[in-house]
Amino acid sequence: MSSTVATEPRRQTGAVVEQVVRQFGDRVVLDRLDLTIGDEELVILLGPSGCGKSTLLRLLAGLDRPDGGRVEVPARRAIVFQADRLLPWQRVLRNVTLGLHGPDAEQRARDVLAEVGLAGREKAWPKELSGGEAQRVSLARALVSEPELVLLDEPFAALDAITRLRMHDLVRALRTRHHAAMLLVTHDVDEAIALADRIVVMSNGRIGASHEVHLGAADREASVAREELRARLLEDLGPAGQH
Ligand SMILES: Nc1ncnc2c1ncn2[C@@H]1O[C@H](COP(=O)(O)OP(=O)(O)OP(=O)(O)O)[C@@H](O)[C@H]1O
Repeated sequence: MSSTVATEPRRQTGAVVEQVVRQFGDRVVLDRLDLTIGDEELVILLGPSGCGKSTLLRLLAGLDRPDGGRVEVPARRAIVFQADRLLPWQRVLRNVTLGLHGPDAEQRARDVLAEVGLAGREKAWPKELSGGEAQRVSLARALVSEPELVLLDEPFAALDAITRLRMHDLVRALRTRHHAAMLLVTHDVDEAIALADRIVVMSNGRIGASHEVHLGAADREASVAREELRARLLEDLGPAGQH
């Protein structure tokens, strides 16, 4: 007799963007753009300034609507911006619990603050935090609602290099605990290689290139394959990306 194993149904994470058009006046920013983000995949979106990365993220977040095409996203999404956007008149804990419901909301916020390394800072005011700490709070706020898709718009661009590396470690750790798909926008090719399952490069309103990254942790730091991928990404980005 065969036996069956009951498993929890897996929630679908990721997103599908099909033939999406977004224009502002005469300027077509997204021009029939296609992008699929797989279940629990971490996709990095690279592209020169002004190519439409934030526009795409805003569509995925539901903050804006396309003029054409289809955007399919899971119900629970969270977005993290470059600037922390914390409410300055609320303490750290309250910034994370805002919008949460249920008797366990505060405990969940405390747990996720501990995960991002901020246990003990619950009562601090945003102005008392360093840039890195403030972005940790933003990450905690994004993750506390257990989103299926997390959108990150240059979240570490304003941080110094060492803090940025620590944030990369944190994102890697958070990924293994929270089963979400992630789309992270960056200008930084090295950040892309450090974090991505796949790197997509935007040009002329579309996804121009897509590179799966199959490098282990050590090879992401230093290897011939890493340097080859880096060179290809710089080529994909074109002259505007090579600075
Ligand atoms: N609400 C808007 N109204 C008019 N134009 C807009 C609007 N939002 C974006 N744009 C224009 O669309 C283009 C793409 O902007 P977007 O912010 O998406 O680029 P980006 O790739 O994120 O740039 P950066 O890397 O510099 O942040 C720009 O030319 C911008 O001026």
